[in-house]
Amino acid sequence: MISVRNLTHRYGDAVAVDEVSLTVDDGSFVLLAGPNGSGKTTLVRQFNGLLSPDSGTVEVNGRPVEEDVVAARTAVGMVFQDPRDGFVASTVGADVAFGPENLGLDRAEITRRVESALAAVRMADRADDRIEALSGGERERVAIAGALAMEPDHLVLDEPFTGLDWPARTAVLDRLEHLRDSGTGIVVVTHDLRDVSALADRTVVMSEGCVELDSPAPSPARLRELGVRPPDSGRGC
Ligand SMILES: Nc1ncnc2c1ncn2[C@@H]1O[C@H](COP(=O)(O)OP(=O)(O)OP(=O)(O)O)[C@@H](O)[C@H]1O
Repeated sequence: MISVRNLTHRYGDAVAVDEVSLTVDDGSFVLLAGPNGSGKTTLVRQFNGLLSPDSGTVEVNGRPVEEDVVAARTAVGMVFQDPRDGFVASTVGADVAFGPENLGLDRAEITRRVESALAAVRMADRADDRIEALSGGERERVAIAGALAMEPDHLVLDEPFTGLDWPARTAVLDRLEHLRDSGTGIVVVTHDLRDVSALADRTVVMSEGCVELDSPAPSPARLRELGVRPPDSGRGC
């Protein structure tokens, strides 16, 4: 479980996250939405110690993140949009294998994880491709595969679908659903609730650094009020 209590984060004098409390249970799927600048990324970056709160606490599996950042980073996998600088190897397979290798797993387990993660992002036949030759969406898929291969207790994806084509998006959503069903806590930060909301146990909406809504089935009217496009609002063009 990820447990956030009264968390405040400031950049200089500006309050980006304001006294937020939130829990993400094992095996739950939380959508985190809200307008630009509402504090979503600042909040989720605290889940594995990428940012530290000015006040308040974050615990992962009952342990404060600041006590053991390595444990928090193993327990909470994160994928951010536009992962251009996040690659450590020159080929797809080597990059996805890097994390599991650092966990000290045996070769057969590493191979299993890499193959399974690449299949989940529809890149099973691309292990030998050079990352520098991939498109933006393909790089995003490799970043997602890298997080999946770690098999973390929780997975946080910040705008993961922006560059993904429909088959890749569907495949990733299928994997997320399967992971959720097998006990992984999932947080998806998104502006686009359309096909993700069917999987979500809760939708949390932030506004100006605060949690304004936390509901299993938010009404379209309330979502619109908070600046979030409801999932059933049609194509809008
Ligand atoms: N590194 C930074 N330095 C100063 N201010 C920052 C920094 N990062 C974010 N902010 C500010 O903090 C607030 C929250 O930003 P954050 O990125 O968490 O919002 P968000 O909800 O994830 O936005 P978006 O939907 O646009 O990604 C914004 O006002 C933003 O300008």
